[in-house]
Amino acid sequence: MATAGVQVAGVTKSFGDVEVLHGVSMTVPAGGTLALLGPSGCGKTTLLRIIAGLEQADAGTVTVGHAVLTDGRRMVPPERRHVGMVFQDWALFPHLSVAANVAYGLRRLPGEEARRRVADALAMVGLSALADRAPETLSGGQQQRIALARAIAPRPAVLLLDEPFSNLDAALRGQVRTEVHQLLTKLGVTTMFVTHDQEEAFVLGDTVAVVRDGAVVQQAPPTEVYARPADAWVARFVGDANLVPGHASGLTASTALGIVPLDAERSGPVEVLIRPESLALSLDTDGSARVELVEFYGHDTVSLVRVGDEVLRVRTPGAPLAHRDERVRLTYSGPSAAVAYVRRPAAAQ
Ligand SMILES: Nc1ncnc2c1ncn2[C@@H]1O[C@H](COP(=O)(O)OP(=O)(O)OP(=O)(O)O)[C@@H](O)[C@H]1O
Repeated sequence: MATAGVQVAGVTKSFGDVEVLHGVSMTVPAGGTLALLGPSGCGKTTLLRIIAGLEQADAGTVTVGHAVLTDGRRMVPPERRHVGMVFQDWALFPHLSVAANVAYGLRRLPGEEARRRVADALAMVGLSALADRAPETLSGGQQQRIALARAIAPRPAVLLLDEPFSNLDAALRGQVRTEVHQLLTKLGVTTMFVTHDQEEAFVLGDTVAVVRDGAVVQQAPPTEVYARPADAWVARFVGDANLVPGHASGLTASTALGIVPLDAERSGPVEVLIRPESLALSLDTDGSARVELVEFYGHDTVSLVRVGDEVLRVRTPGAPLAHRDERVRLTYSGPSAAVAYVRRPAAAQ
């Protein structure tokens, strides 16, 4: 089947008395890759399982292409959805060979066609030479590729991946992520994947849906989520964020760093989002800021710098520009206008 877009509209789901999804809506265009990003327990896996047909929604609809898979009345069974799923633990059958695992979803096809599909899927993930092996004799990265091959062999309209890299150790993750990225690009199949890792969401997703407590708080391309997070919580969740208190008046805010330009008119107390790489640091014996801690990462350095009552994270390329206790000058260095969030009195937060 040709790949197709996915539309989720107003999906709610409770387990017992607890509502874990509160009217979730999102759209993935045909061929797009959407990352469902959120902290543990926010309902990401439940949503994926509803799309796969493994869980019934209480309300709302799931549409793939023109086919309504779930609504108030009907629920198309998983095997008739044209949806491929890769589970968090890969769920491979240990007693079956690699090829037999991949053939599992093709039982209704004639033998010759099924064999051809298995060969195609294994070639696609680069495992043709290992077709007769048992999965447990292969590495974690290879096992993940078997699970992917099994999901793509029936040529699904949509691919769903649940925390695709969580079973791999840190050393393998980056490499396997790049391999999967290349594969998804080659396949061009609509993909939705669940992750709690911001980096994973940004690298693989052409759109990111940030989920918090069973609701989508923002759906946008990664660059937009990073530059213009919907609120201060999202700002912190998707990267290092300084939320600098200030007082806004129109298109500027006065802060401990001086006047910062704002991207929208505000008035009164605000928190101005300033990413660590948006601050410039220079040695200045008369500077009002002081370095409290230096962390050197090789490609860049993060310094904790005290300015008045605030301690800000500052990221500068390469080796440290200043050492602990040195006085420095800190200036806002862009983007041309910063995002600011209205600061509510503590009691209202
Ligand atoms: N079958 C179930 N019965 C009861 N509660 C459930 C069931 N499945 C999930 N939950 C609860 O629903 C909430 C959302 O779980 P879900 O697995 O969807 O979250 P998640 O964002 O994918 O988290 P994680 O990354 O930890 O898997 C959690 O509080 C979880 O305990």
